[in-house]
Amino acid sequence: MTDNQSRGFAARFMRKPLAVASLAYVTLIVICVVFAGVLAPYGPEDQDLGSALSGPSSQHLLGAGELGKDVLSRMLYGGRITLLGVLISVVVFIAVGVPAGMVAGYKGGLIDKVVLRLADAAYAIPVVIILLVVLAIFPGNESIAMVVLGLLGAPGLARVVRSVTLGVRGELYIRAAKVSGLSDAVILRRHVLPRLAGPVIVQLSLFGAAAVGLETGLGFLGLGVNQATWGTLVAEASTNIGNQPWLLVPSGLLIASYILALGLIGDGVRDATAERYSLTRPSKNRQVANAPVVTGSVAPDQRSAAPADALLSVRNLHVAFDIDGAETEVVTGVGFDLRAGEALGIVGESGSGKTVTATALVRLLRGSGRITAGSVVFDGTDLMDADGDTLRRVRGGGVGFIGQDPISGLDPSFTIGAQIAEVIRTHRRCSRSQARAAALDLLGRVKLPDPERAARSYVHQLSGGMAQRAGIAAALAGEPSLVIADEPTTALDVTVQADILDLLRELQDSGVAVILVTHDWGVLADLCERAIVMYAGQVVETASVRMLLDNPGHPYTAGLLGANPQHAVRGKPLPSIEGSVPPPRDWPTGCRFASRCPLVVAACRAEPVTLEPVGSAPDHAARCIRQEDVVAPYRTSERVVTLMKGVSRGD
Ligand SMILES: Nc1ncnc2c1ncn2[C@@H]1O[C@H](COP(=O)(O)OP(=O)(O)OP(=O)(O)O)[C@@H](O)[C@H]1O
Repeated sequence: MTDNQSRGFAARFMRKPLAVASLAYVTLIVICVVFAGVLAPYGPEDQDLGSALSGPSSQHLLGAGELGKDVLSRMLYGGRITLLGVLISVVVFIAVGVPAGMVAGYKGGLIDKVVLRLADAAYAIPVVIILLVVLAIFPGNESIAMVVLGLLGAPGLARVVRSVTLGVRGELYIRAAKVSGLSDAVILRRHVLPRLAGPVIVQLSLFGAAAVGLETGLGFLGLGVNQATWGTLVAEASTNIGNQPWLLVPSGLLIASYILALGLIGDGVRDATAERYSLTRPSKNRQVANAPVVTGSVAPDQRSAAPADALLSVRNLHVAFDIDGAETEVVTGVGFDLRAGEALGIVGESGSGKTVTATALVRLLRGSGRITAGSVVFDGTDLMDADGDTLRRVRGGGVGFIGQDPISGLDPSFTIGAQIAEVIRTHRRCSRSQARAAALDLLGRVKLPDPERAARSYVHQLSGGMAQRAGIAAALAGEPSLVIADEPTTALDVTVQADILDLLRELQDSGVAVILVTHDWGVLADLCERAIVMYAGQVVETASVRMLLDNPGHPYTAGLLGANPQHAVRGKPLPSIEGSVPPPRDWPTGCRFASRCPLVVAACRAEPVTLEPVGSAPDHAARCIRQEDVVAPYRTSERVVTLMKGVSRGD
């Protein structure tokens, strides 16, 4: 489990008082049992014949049983044997059930069938009878009985683990991890195991409760070890119930409360886990995985018409800055379409033109930046021809922009509430009090814990995560139909990254289109249906995210996938694309990636390379004359690494 997830889970679990009290109770009992030698007033077999079968007294706080043996001391010492037996069965239960379920769910095929059949068979086996048979063969050997109990329970656990693994296996971030060249073992450990923690702990607590019941049952029947255990205490108390009914109270209460506490812990874990996933993973991954292939060209240039249902159509966008006194183009000929409710990723290394493209769309370029050619049609309005008023309306209402640095995106001299209310008033033409109420509502929607307080705060009084949420609230104040998020989680602690992405996902689910600028393939796979890959100011590839992961058509995309740092394997060097994006004035006439490309041939340098369809997919295009020779890095990770080191250059 990542830090983020584990901390979030612990916090949610701590909000369940019954489960927390139960955990404390179970832990206390274990501690008392472990330190029985120190805590118990008598030895487990010490006799005090004068107090035989007596109730609570100052000498024997919980009374004394046959031969005057102290009940409290025997409960403490007996707990060692009982809980050790339970521990043995639980260890076997997990050691067999978890790996079997993970492998079955992840690999499928024959292993899956075998595990499922074993699980069916295990359900049909009468556990108590098997344990009686085992104890008949190994009389008094409770450890073997508990191992068998663990083995009999394991297929049930494997079944639960298998179904969770099956669900996780279908998610796109697992595909992204695969394309990064991670081994199955690492994927299972890093990506699948954390998702299993909740269900496994629930199963564990239920099984632990059952094991306590069975262990004491064996002791009660006289089939366990020949020493004091919780079960033998109950048996002894039952025998003497006519003479001293009290004796059944301490041991009976202890066993019942212990089993109940384990059940309550399981409930708490289940609820805390369910909250986690209902909060953070509504259904986006499935949507992405099943997203229909977008029809029509997604590599439009100035010639192709925008689809009728496009919310945003960008054509042949060129942006230039004055660099060292010369007008220098830093973005050349970018084009794409975006429909309502779609999420488009823009990915590429630093300096490839992602931010310039994103800010140019809303004409928010910094410094000397200006758009030198192209059109950006948003909701029917060409923003290139728009006057100041129209632009203000679009920025205040139609398009929301979330920048990399949440702090610098908010004005330090106004409270958060005032800033958001101002946008709301401009956009909705409502009263101050209505705008203030709407701002509070918005701050609540972005899950700021205390909206009232956040509204009264200045940006420097908020943490990075809270400031980013406030920034998102500000971006949403105009009820935009398009949100442009430029690396919205870059400056944030990992603990808040997932929440911010969830917010974006929720927005998208409500029909808002999203453009997400990112370096992170995992985030891209999680949130976006389609992506454009940028290099040196150009779109070098565009496709559905799934297509990019499975079948990249540009060596740069393949290199980026291979070099994804998120899935670095400890002890192994991370494959990398040698060199860096050249500065704009050094861009060559031919392919701009040529100097770093492992597949480069003389023809690549001869003339500008155009975006051309890749294969038969209607939404896939790449700017590479050798696109057929590009392979997904995970299929040939060694080869890509080698190629990226320039060993097999073609010229
Ligand atoms: N204000 C500016 N003045 C001059 N050049 C600029 C300016 N802003 C960006 N550039 C240049 O434009 C190119 C593209 O920069 P951009 O910020 O869009 O890259 P990027 O892909 O967003 O990278 P990152 O997000 O990692 O910073 C770079 O070569 C950069 O140096």
